[in-house]
Amino acid sequence: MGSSLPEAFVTKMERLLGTEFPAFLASYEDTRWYGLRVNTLKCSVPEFQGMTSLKLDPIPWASTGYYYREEDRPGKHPYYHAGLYYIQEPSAMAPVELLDVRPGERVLDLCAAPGGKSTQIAAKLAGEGVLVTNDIHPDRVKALVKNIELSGARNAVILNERPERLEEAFQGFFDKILIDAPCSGEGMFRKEEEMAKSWQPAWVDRYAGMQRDLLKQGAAMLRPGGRLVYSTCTFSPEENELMIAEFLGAHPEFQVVPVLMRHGFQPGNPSWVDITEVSSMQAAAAAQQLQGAARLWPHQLSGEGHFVAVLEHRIGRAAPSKQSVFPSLMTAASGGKDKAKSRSKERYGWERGLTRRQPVLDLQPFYEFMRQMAPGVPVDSISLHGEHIYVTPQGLPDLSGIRVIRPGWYMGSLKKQRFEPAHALAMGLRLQETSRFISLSSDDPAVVRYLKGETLEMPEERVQLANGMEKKKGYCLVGVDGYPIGWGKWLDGMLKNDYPPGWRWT
Ligand SMILES: C[S@@+](CC[C@H](N)C(=O)[O-])C[C@H]1O[C@@H](n2cnc3c(N)ncnc32)[C@H](O)[C@@H]1O
Repeated sequence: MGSSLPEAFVTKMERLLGTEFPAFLASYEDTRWYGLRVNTLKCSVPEFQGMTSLKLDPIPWASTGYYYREEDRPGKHPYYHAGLYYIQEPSAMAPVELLDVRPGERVLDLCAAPGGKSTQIAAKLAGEGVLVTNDIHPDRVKALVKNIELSGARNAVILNERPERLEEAFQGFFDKILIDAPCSGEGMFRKEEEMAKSWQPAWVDRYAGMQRDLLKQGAAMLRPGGRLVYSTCTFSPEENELMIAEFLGAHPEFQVVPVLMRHGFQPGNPSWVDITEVSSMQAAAAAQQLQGAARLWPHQLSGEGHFVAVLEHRIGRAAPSKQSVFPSLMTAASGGKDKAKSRSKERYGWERGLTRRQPVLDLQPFYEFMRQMAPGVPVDSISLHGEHIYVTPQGLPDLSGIRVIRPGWYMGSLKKQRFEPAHALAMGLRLQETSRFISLSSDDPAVVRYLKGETLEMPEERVQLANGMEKKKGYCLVGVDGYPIGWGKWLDGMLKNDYPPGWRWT
């Protein structure tokens, strides 16, 4: 595809790369790389390797990442629908590896849709701490919601907000922040030829303006001593080295944490920062730190083009104050029947951020469902949005006025005194946690029929019971090789399908 690259782009790259340019250009004739990341929220890497027939080769810079062969089409396997892996371009796995997320941390993914890096962060948090994942575009947030739900993350809050509004709510709050910035996308031309066709030189300056704001806003939300990773999938120095030099000039309290240059990673290039363009002398001085940022070049490694800078705040570690999210809606105890009864008629207060009064709801059907179907799963921190019930992560600030799409793990909704479990609840559970389930084998044709939304004949002996459950009739968690794929309702030898229409196998 080298010949279909935009002329202005080719000229610019030739000027930047000099003697390396021919190798760079030749890489456009190579085939692209395909990667997937094992979702360790659901299964360990050895467990997955033991189950899959995919031919996998490790991606050297991603602990759970693997190259797969295009013809194997892992997106067309029931395990994909069970959320056992996420299909992700190999270079795109580097930023979260470098963010160094630890369980229990508070992490923000500021520009998150469709959620590749957010699901990677969720896996690294291993269910402890909180992931706040945001994207400004309402349509792209839909894909983010789907991917977070598929991943089974229980501790993610999904927002659709402008970063300047988040800045007010989350001053100094996060341990780690990822800014995977919107960019001119030059590194993706081999993967998405359409991007090459629509690219224009003016994009570089347009995106640079956005990136400048995002870095400033991200920095304000990081706690002292915290880490911020800035990444793009573009080559232009204006969006990469120059952006970081300017940021360091304006924020001397930050420094670049040098990335270990291995696996073909190359250092950032300070000489591409034209000191006549940066706004201050400090920025010109800071440019020297840019050798610590990493360039992933398609002619130097098996992946597409990326830039990653790891920035750390250098001043002490004061913990920000902790408050709860939606304090007016929090309920405290897990679902014992009596406690549930006494709470269930409570009138919930005015929920800030919503436009209508919270209706009086009897929560008992929800607590009863969880007590019977998933008795070991804590539901001690719930919030209500209308009839919708969520289990929320602890310790978030008040999110009044913020556009919250998911304040936590979506449990389901109350309709006419009945609880209807959400698909997100199914995907966040383990089959072993539930009291009534059907486990199908991945080579059973019933799996694809289930994923297509069909009602299935299902003999009674296929319904398995646990935790003292005696009734076979009712909601069942349906699994493939032991991993949930959704709900069904069993009655008299038939399994009524609850797989959501928008998720169906096509
Ligand atoms: C490179 S993509 C993110 C890819 C994502 N991190 C992943 O791994 O799947 C950049 C995203 O930034 C979003 N975006 C653009 N401007 C934004 C802004 N000002 N605040 C937050 N998100 C923004 C876009 O909608 C887009 O989804």
